[in-house]
Amino acid sequence: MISVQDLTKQYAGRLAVNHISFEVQPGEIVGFLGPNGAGKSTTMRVLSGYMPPSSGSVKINGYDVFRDSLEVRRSVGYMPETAPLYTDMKVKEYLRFRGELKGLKGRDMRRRVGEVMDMCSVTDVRRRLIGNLSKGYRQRVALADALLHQPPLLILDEPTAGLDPVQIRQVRELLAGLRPKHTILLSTHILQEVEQICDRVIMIHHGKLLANDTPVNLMQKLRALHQVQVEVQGKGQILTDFESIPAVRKISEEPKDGEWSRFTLRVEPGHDVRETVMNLATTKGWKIRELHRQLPTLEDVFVELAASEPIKS
Ligand SMILES: Nc1ncnc2c1ncn2[C@@H]1O[C@H](COP(=O)(O)OP(=O)(O)OP(=O)(O)O)[C@@H](O)[C@H]1O
Repeated sequence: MISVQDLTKQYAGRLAVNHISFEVQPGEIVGFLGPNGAGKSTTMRVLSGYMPPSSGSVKINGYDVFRDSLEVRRSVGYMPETAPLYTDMKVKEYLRFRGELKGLKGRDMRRRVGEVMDMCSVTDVRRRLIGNLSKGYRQRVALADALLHQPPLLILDEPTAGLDPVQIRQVRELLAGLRPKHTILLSTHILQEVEQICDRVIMIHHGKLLANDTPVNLMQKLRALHQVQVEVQGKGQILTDFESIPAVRKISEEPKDGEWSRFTLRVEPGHDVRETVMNLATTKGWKIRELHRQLPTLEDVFVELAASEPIKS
């Protein structure tokens, strides 16, 4: 559905997207992650046919974004980060106007406008001026617009930004419900979103591809980076004893809880020190009331990957 080969995009000599390549298969929901300024919006604009690439090739549904831009726009429902909504139009009026631009007519138009308003929960504000709507409603009008012509591919730039938790859940369920008829590429800062609905994660940083994998695989790769939390009571130099465990990379001691000392042990990749800690406690006569392995979140994964990437200005 999406094929990106060696894509670059420069703005006035500044490389915003730096030789990235990836594929998205039909029916996949792919999360596009990266810190602010990573190049997500730029990539999405190029993929939607709204901006030409500086070099490289992008094909959507077999169509080249540059040469076949009309076909690409027909295949793509694009929701930009800041949707250029006409603030002096009413919601339904706006969607009908957008529908006309997308070639909808008559009964089809009425049916589709009604459907997308329902799907995106904006029917109750259909007669209100867009300029008077909250950001959450505007986001959902923009999403309704992207869905209007039933495009096989949706490219959504932060579709849940500005929504409250209930609305976020609604949009997430809406997107999950579009599977498998639609392919979705969505950028987000909410890692939970990725873990819950995405089949795959593409991470970029400084315009470069950092990772392209399933959320589960990424977590597994980085599982090695877990830390162990211990709450222990006992005599002697507990900290020094923990430091003597070869696989322990770093220790932080947290404020004591009464008699109990609390430690977080950062462990060398691939090691699990929980048994060693238990054995140590038995030998030293300590009491342990908590010992658990904390797995990294996707955010940890991102921070770790980004840290290993040399940063160029
Ligand atoms: N129209 C533009 N002209 C010049 N530079 C731009 C333009 N748009 C974006 N940039 C720059 O390109 C880089 C990538 O920006 P982009 O908006 O694609 O990142 P992003 O990952 O979407 O960030 P955010 O999450 O903040 O939206 C940034 O350094 C940004 O300042």
